[in-house]
Amino acid sequence: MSDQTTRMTAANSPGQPAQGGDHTAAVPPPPAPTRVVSPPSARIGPPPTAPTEIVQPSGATRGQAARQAAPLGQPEVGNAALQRIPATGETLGPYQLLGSLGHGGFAHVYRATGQGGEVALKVLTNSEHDSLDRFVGEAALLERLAGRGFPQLVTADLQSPTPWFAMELVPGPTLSQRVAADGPMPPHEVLRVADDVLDALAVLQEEHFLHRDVKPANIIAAPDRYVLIDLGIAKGHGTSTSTHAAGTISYMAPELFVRKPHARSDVYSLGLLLIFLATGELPNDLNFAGRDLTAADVGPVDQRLLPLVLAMTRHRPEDRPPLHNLIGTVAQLAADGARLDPTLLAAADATTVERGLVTEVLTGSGAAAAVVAPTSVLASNPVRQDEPVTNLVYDQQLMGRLHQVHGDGFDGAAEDVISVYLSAVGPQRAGGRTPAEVKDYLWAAMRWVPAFTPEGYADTYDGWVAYRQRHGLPLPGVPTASVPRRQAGSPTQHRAPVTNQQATQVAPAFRPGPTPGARPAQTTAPAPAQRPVGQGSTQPSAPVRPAAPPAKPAPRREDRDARADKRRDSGGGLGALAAIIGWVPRILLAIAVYQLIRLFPGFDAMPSAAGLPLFAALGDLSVAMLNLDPVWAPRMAELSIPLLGIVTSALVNLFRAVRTRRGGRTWPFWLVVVVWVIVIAVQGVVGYAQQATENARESFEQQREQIQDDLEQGVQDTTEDVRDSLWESFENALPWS
Ligand SMILES: Nc1ncnc2c1ncn2[C@@H]1O[C@H](COP(=O)(O)OP(=O)(O)OP(=O)(O)O)[C@@H](O)[C@H]1O
Repeated sequence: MSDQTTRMTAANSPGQPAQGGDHTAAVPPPPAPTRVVSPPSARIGPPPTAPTEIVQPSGATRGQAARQAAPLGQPEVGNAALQRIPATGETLGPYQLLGSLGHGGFAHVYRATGQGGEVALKVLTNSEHDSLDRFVGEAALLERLAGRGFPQLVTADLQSPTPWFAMELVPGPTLSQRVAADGPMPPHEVLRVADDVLDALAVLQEEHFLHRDVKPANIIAAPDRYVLIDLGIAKGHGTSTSTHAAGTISYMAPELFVRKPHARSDVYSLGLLLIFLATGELPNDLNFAGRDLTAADVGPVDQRLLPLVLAMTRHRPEDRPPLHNLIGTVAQLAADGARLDPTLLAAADATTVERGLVTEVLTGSGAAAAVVAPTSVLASNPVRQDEPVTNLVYDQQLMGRLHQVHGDGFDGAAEDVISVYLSAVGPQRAGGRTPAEVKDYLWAAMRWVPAFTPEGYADTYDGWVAYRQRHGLPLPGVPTASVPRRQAGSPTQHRAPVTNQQATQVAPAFRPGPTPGARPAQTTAPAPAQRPVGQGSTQPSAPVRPAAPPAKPAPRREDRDARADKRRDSGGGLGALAAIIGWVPRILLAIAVYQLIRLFPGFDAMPSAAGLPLFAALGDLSVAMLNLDPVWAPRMAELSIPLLGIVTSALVNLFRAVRTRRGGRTWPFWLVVVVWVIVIAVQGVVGYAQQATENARESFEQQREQIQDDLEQGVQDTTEDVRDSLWESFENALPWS
C-alpha cells in the first residue's frame, strides 16, 4: 500500500461533523492534536516490514474524550458509551455509505462506494476507553497482512470525529449465515474452510498475533475462498494481562478464560468452528469441563474429520497440534483421507515461531503475576478489583463450579455459589449487582437455559450437595462454614453485605473436591523457573498455575438429554404444572389396565371405571357426535379411557419436546402409544369374545325357545289331530251316521 493511501488523511477536519447524517444527538469528541503511533500498542514482535503511519488523537483516548464530552443521558450499553452511528447515504471521506453490512459491539460496517469502486467501510461506534486503540490496531494489522487471508486495507481516517477505515469488500455470507440457510456443510467444504482459515492464522502468527475471535460470524464465504475478518481483538501473544473481555465465549479456548492466551488458542476455536460447520451445532457447555472432547461429544462428524477436530480441541493448548502440522493434515485429508499421518495430530513441541512467543511471555508481563498464597485457589486466578463485573465470565474457578451446579439442575445453588464467591473476593466485584443478577448475566453470557431441579431436592447449595452424595458424584470442597441459604420466596433478593470473617470461612468452598480421575491440581511452585522450551510444553510457566478445573466429566449427549427430560419434568413454576400434567396419562394407563383385568373371568364383578362420570360423559358425547345407537354409549365410554390416554401423553410429550427444544426425541411417546395400542387391542379382542359369547348364548336361547315352541305346537297339533280323529271315528260308529 502506498504512503498516500496509508497515511490516514483527515477527510473531515476534526470537530467538523460528517456530511449527510441526521444523527444530531451524536456528540463528536473535541478536536485533539495528532501524533504518529506505531499500532497497535499491544503488539509484541518485530517491527512491521513497512512502517505504518496511522494518525490518531493523542492525550486522552477518544473514548475518554467522548465520555468527557458526553452529556448526561447519553446512551450506554453496559460500560460502553456509544459513538454516533452514521446513517446510510451519509458521506465519510471520499465514500458514500450505501447500506449496513453488519455490526458488533465495537463498530459498524457499511457497503460504501467511492474511490475505485465499492469497499467495506468500518466505522468505530464504541467509545470505551481503549476502543480507538483497538480500532487503529485493526487497521494497521490489516495493512500489514496485505490481503493474505484477510480483507485488504484500502484507506482510513482515524482522525475523523467518526473514525473509519475502508477495506476490500468481500462478497458472500458469513459462515453463520451460510449454516443457518443451508445447514451443515459437506466434509470436503469443511476442509476447504479449514485450509483457508489455517493459512490466514499462519500469516497472522508470523506477524506475532492471535486472532482470538475465530467464529462462524467472522468468516466470509467468498465465491472462491474463505476470508477471516474482524481483527478488532487480535493481540500479540505476549500481552496476556489484558482484562478486556475479549472473544466470543462459545468458541473461546479454555486458557483464555484464565487470561493466558497460547499460541494454539485459535486452533481450539477453529476446531469448534469445524465441528459447528460439520454438524450445525456446538458441543454443549464444555468450556469448563476440564477435559478433551470425545467422539460422543461432537455429534455426527464425518469420520475423516473426527481425528482432526478432536486434536484441535484438546483441553491443554500444548496437546494441540501446531498450525504447521494442521495445514499438513488438512492437505492430506483433502487429497486422500486414508493417508492421514497421525503423528501430525499428536502433541508437538513448540515451533520456532511459537518458541519466540513463549520467551516473550515469560520475560514480559506474565512474570509479574500477582504474588499469592500458594494454597489459595482464588489466587491461582487473580481477580482484579477494577475489572468490570462482566469479566467474571472469565473466571475459571467460578465458572467451573457454576458449570457443575447448572449441569446438575441447581440454578438456585448457583446463586449461593456466586454469593460465596463474592464473599471471598469482595462484594465490590459484583459492581453493585445482587448474586441473582450476576447469575442472570452469566447465564445469558453462557447461553444457559434455566435448569430444573431434580425431583425431591431443594434448589439450594445443600440440596445440590445432597444430590451429588446420593448419586455418588464428586463433591465440592467441604466448606468450613455453612453456605448462606437463600430465603424462601425471595430468589432475587439483595444479600446483606458479607464480612471479612464470612469471607475466610466460606472461601474453601471453592476448592475443588476430591475428584477421581481429575488431573492433579497444579500447585504453585515457589519462584517458578522458566520451563525450558522444547521439553514437552509450550505453555508459559507463570508463577501460579490455575488449579485443575472441576473434574466432573461432561455428560454424554444421551445422558444430558435424559437428565434434561428429568429436570424438565420436575420443579418450579411451569415445571410443577408439567409434573402434574405428566401424571394424567399415567393415571389413565392405570385405569385402562384395571379395565383390562376386569375383562377376565372371575374379575368381572369389579365395577367398571367406564361408569365414572367423566368417561360416561365422554361415551355419551361421542355417541351423540358420531350419531351412533345409544346402546354404544358404554362401549364408547370404555374406549374413551385409552384414547384419552393417547391424547394426553401426546400433549405432554409435545410440551416436553417444545421445552427441551429437541423435537420428537422425547423418550416415552412411542412406547406409550404402543402400550395404549396393546390396551385397545386386548380390550377389543376380549370385548369381541364377550360379544360373540353373548351372541351365541342369545342364539342358543332363541333356538331353544323355538324348539320348545315347536314341540308345544307339535304336541298341541297332535293332540288336536288325535282328538279330531277319535271324534271322527266315534261319529262314524254311530248308527244314524
Ligand atoms: N471486508 C468485509 N467485506 C464484507 N463484509 C464485511 C467485511 N468486514 C465486515 N463485514 C461484515 O460486517 C459485519 C461486522 O463486521 P465485524 O465483525 O468486523 O464488526 P465488529 O463490530 O468488529 O464485530 P465484533 O463485535 O464481533 O468485533 C460482519 O459480520 C460482516 O457481515
